[in-house]
Amino acid sequence: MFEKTTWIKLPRNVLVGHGVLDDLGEAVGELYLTGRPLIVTSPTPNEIAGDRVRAQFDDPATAVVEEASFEAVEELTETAEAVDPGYLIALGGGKPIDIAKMAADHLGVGFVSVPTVASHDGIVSGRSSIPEGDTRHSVAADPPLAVVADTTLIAEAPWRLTTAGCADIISNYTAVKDWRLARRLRNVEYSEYAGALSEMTAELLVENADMIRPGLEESAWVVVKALVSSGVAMSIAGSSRPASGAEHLISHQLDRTAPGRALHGHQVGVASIMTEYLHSGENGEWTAIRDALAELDAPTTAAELGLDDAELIAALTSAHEIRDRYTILQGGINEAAAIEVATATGVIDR
Ligand SMILES: NC(=O)C1=CN([C@@H]2O[C@H](COP(=O)(O)OP(=O)(O)OC[C@H]3O[C@@H](n4cnc5c(N)ncnc54)[C@H](OP(=O)(O)O)[C@@H]3O)[C@@H](O)[C@H]2O)C=CC1
Ligand SMILES: O=C(CO)COP(=O)(O)O
Ligand SMILES: [Zn+2]
Repeated sequence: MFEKTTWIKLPRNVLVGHGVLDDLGEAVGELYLTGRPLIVTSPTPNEIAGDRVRAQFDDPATAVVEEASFEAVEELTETAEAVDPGYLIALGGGKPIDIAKMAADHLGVGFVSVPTVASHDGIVSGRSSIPEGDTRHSVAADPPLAVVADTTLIAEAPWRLTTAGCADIISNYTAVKDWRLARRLRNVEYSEYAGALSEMTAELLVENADMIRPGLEESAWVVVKALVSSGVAMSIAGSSRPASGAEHLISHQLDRTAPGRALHGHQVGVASIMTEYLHSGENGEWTAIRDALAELDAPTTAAELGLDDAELIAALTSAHEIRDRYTILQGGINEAAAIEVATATGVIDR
């Protein structure tokens, strides 16, 4: 008997483009939400775009968050209980968006994502990634009801945040390889649609890497569309599998052992060069990944991530411990093998 079911949750309105921040009120109006909005933001986006957002709503409330943590989610939930919002509007980067996403889930209200940077695919997905003690939780939550991404604003954001978003997308390539491996060896549920969409998104970005340049609104457009596409792939899969494999385990481990050194996207990009080498050997696609990252001004070495060789090798050899997700690193690789892959790919220089 066939008993399989799937429930794909997607945003209803996705508005990307020139000056669309001023269409936020209209995009939200089409969702037929009731009550006042609580705008969840962080200091810089609040300063850059807070007033433009507030001007479009009746009686908006604002909460400014400083860090992404479970405590911040709890605090926001308490603030929201006092404000009694009909919905949340997350304005900013991954920090306010992740927190609003989780708080909206706790409060049983919807949220709208208004990214001001294109730093990673969490800005459009139905998952929050929150560190806690020795681990990092990838928490399932509903995706945004709408995404409004103003490419004028995003093109003006620091270039390194955009290159991090690009690298996060490029890493989908190895994430899908890990997912397929897990299907073959552990019979893990796999979605052909989600896998193909994620892989195609990464390939398109690699092919167009030479067109993505600082300050260009067209570049912000290409990157945001790719981030939306990656978020949709995760929604179809019902997990972050299409966009998070062994390269993400390495990055999550670095967040624990060498916090604050580099951006999420940059870490997963460098890690992806190495996990592609582990998947396919010296003649695999690792050079294409490395060259695309370099073309985008994204780091390709441990030193460019602000890490010394020992820190990188320690993260490589222990990444498999961080989460129960079958990848090419299952069981762990030993120090000699880690040094070999990092050296062969030029990530460390020995
Ligand atoms: N859900 C998911 O799948 C994922 C979630 N994450 C999470 O996302 C967070 C990291 O994301 P990230 O976007 O880098 O974090 P932030 O939200 O901290 O944004 C990065 C920086 O950009 C600043 N900023 C935001 N918008 C602009 C702008 N338009 N112009 C200039 N500066 C701007 C912020 O300033 P300020 O702080 O002053 O406001 C901050 O310093 C982490 O909490 C991480 O755990 C990471 C990966 C995946
Ligand atoms: O960063 C992500 C996808 O790019 C989310 O992945 P995690 O599920 O590993 O937190
Ligand atoms: Zn990521």
